[in-house]
Amino acid sequence: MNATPAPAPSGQPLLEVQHLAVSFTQYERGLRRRELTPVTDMSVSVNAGEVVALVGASGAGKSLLGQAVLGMLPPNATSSGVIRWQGRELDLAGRRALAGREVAFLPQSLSHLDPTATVGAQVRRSARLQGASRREAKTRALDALTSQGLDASVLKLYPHELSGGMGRRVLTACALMGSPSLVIADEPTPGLASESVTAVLDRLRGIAATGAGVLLITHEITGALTVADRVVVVDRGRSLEEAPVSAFTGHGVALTHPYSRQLWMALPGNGFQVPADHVAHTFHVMEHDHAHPHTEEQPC
Ligand SMILES: Nc1ncnc2c1ncn2[C@@H]1O[C@H](COP(=O)(O)OP(=O)(O)OP(=O)(O)O)[C@@H](O)[C@H]1O
Ligand code: NI
Repeated sequence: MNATPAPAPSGQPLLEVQHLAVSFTQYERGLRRRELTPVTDMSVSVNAGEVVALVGASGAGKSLLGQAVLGMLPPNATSSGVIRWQGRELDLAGRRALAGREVAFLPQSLSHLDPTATVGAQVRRSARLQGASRREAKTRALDALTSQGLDASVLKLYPHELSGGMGRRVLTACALMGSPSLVIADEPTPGLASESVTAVLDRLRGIAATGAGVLLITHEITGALTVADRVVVVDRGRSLEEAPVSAFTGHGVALTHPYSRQLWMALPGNGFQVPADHVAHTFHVMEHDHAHPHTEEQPC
């Protein structure tokens, strides 16, 4: 199942994130300034041809990492650390230029759909970002929707007219059209039936098999282990350990960080050995919305 990663053409990882930190400035009543730093030190790299899973509890800062890579952090956020694409360090403009072109982003939240534009307009916009002509964009939009099991009738619908499942399919259609070098999939399987989860994960594995890199952001460690080559465990804003999938076996003795072992042993198949500390209350599923600014320059 875990294909040997093909080396990147340049011999460099496709994506390298080193020591990322993300802070927010908030103003409380009386205009008191408060600084929050939910991401303090996260590092991850993805090579061509491999699936890397970024796993950790809700609120650990996984989505913020994905957003930072694509220059999509909220306006009140500041970040530090180094983000390299094929060995080249990227500034904010460089990160934004990746989105929807070389890097496909499958966002966690349906709020990434533009509420003011029809599905057709949004999927065509994604196709245009990838260089399709106006005419080609029409065909490619319909093809992408069809590949997600949707038909031409959704083209005229607005996001509020879609069910949750349809919305996810539209996001997937936008993200996975074209042939991106890297796919960042942020919780692509929430609330899906198990056969649909398998289909989505198989699709990501298939994308890696074509030579692209995949960063799978998830708290579903069991699913991640079925498709990933490597797993990066994060907790409260830090990456703690990078381990091959083979380390997640038995009692997890091959895992070096106690938290990774706790995550592994807390899975149902491993007897729910939930330790007394924070895993029990932090490792839960939480639906939330990530606010997201829409611009003409960004896909769905
Ligand atoms: N716009 C924001 N303003 C202030 N704090 C924020 C903002 N967005 C995120 N945060 C903080 O950053 C933390 C990490 O958020 P993030 O969405 O990256 O977590 P996550 O690991 O993706 O969690 P989940 O599994 O629930 O999606 C949140 O708990 C929240 O406290
Ligand atoms: Ni998230």
